[in-house]
Amino acid sequence: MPQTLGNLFILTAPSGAGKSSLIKALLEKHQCTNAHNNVMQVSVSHTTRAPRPGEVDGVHYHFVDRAEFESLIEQDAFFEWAEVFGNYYGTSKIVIEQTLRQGIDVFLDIDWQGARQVKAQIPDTATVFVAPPSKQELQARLTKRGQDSAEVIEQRMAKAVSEISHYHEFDYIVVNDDFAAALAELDAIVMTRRLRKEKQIIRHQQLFDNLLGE
Ligand SMILES: Nc1ncnc2c1ncn2[C@@H]1O[C@H](COP(=O)(O)OP(=O)(O)OP(=O)(O)O)[C@@H](O)[C@H]1O
Ligand SMILES: Nc1nc2c(ncn2[C@@H]2O[C@H](COP(=O)(O)O)[C@@H](O)[C@H]2O)c(=O)[nH]1
Repeated sequence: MPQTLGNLFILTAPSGAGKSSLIKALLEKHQCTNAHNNVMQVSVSHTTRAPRPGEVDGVHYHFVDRAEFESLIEQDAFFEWAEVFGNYYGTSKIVIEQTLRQGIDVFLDIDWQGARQVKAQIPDTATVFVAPPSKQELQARLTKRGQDSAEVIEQRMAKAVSEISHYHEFDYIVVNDDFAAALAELDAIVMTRRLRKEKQIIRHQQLFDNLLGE
């Protein structure tokens, strides 16, 4: 792999635990929300789920119908995909490859099935499981978010235990109780990963120059 490859990070959690809030806050902290400081990006997935109020096509998701999603599966366009809560969700292969090749770190907010598929393809991916402090708090967050019907919230709570049962498959666990503390832990994970690669390149630059030289 070229030395300029970006790092790939996955955040997985039961719905409502706070993974998208954490990724958004991390990008804001590192001022990566504009094109001028593009060292970290969140991947925009495709989904067949209906947009929530305020969600914008191409920003929060690429919203497609089932026929279009299935056609993209046929074309092998997805790096990973899964059916979650009765809808398809998937990560574009070409976008991830191009972004990583530009040296940009990429964050995937995906479920455990997708995390497993990505880890099998890129073992160096840093996978983070975000746990809620309790089931009661998880339900309270989904309700307070106010974007899903009571029926959808019930469905997501029913699936939460199954998602949580995969926690041990992940490299890191962050409990999102106090938001600032969870963000600091995630930041430490990300910075350690970035530093590790940069440090290795710097430390071994002379060796690689020699190995790759005429
Ligand atoms: N530490 C926290 N304390 C209190 N509320 C929080 C905390 N973290 C996130 N929230 C709130 O919980 C709600 C759910 O968060 P968020 O949408 O980020 O979850 P998610 O894991 O990305 O969910 P989904 O998988 O459904 O997209 C939001 O309203 C968010 O503001
Ligand atoms: N395997 C994948 N899972 C994904 C992807 N994009 C989102 N998700 C997961 O789906 C649920 C529900 O998301 P929501 O936006 O409807 O609340 C959540 O766990 C996401 O992490 C994807 O591309 N692949």
